[in-house]
Amino acid sequence: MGVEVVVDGLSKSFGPQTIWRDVSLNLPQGEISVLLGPSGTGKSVFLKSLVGLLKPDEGKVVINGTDICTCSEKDLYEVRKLFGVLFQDGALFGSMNLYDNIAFPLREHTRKSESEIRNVVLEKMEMVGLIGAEDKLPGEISGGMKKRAGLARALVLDPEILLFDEPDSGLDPVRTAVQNQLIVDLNAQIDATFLIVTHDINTARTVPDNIGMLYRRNLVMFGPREVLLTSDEPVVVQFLNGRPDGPIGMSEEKDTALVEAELAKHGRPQVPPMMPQLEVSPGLPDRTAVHRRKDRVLRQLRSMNPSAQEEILKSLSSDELALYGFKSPTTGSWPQQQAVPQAPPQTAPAQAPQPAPAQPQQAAPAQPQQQMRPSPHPRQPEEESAWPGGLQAEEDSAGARRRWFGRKRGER
Ligand SMILES: Nc1ncnc2c1ncn2[C@@H]1O[C@H](COP(=O)(O)OP(=O)(O)OP(=O)(O)O)[C@@H](O)[C@H]1O
Repeated sequence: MGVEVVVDGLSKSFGPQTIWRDVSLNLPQGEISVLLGPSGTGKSVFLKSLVGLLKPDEGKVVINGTDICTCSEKDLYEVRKLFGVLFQDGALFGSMNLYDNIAFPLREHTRKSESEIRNVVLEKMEMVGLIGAEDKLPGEISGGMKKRAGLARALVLDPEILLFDEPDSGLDPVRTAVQNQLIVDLNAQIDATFLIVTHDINTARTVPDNIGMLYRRNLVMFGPREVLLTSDEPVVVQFLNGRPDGPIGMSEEKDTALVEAELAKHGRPQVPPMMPQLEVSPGLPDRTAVHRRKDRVLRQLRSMNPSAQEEILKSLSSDELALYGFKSPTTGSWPQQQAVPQAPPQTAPAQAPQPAPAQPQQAAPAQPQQQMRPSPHPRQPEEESAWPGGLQAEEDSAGARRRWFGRKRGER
């Protein structure tokens, strides 16, 4: 199962150029998160910082209890083994065929025999739909195949965290859609924590469980897809809808007078309806992260905007609504006061409509503290296990805002 990545107060500059500052977010274990942002906002720098290829100036990146920003080289080497990275062009060795490219990390970093290596390589090539292309050289295949070969290579060491740097760059819309389905299917199969940097709006709307956005050297938001996709924050609406009018201009930040003139002419842009998230292909296992996420998101429901709450509640079956303490909808409308469950579902494991998530009593104590950003008022584990109402009901609004929208400058 994937591991959680906790990013706390991360800042990075190159000389006088601040790339981003005070970035805090948690990548929940096994979930798919997407990082968006205009060109040059430092998304690739962020990925490299997560894997320890770049050293941030301040802050922590904690993985399995190790802060990779301050740990020893030896510990960093161990933590890096948890990562698989898919670079934009697949980063394949041009002189090696696909089989040898994919086998490379196994030959370098393990003591597996050639027959064991063969089994792993063929298994991963099958997962990404490349069986039969073992002997091809990178120069003989399409960009999409190169990316899939890079993905197979990223998978051979069974990563618990998989980073994708613009996996859809240079792909046509159909291949992008096929690749998105592959990403969701892979997540179901390996249950690793995924972070995808992308510019593709369709990918952002349909693939992730969580979305974050970098803009003007800050993380403007990070949270469940429902929060970002229903947000009326101007930069988020503009970016997620690919609109020319809004605060983002050719050089990232537009002249304020121009933004105001656009607003006067077009009005505030409408937030379009949410697109459904891609489901796993038939015949594959369910994504267990979806079940874990349900518990996590429902605990935090109250800190979200009403539209996001509505979308989350709409995604629950009537069995789940009952299980989590909500009334079943009869009219299709969702009174907000129902958005707070009244009591923990004591009998959850036995009555769960789906296997993995429906164990709030078990799931909540597992890592509740780690799912949250550090709070000035940390709670004790025993308090947090009192799912579902207590956690959020007690949370101060500043804590809730920090969790979804990042910290304000200077705020700790
Ligand atoms: N090693 C480095 N040394 C100095 N500056 C760097 C280095 N790496 C990146 N930068 C600068 O950091 C900024 C952010 O770059 P980055 O590639 O992370 O942006 P991005 O958001 O991924 O952009 P895009 O969406 O266009 O790929 C750029 O101005 C870039 O020139």
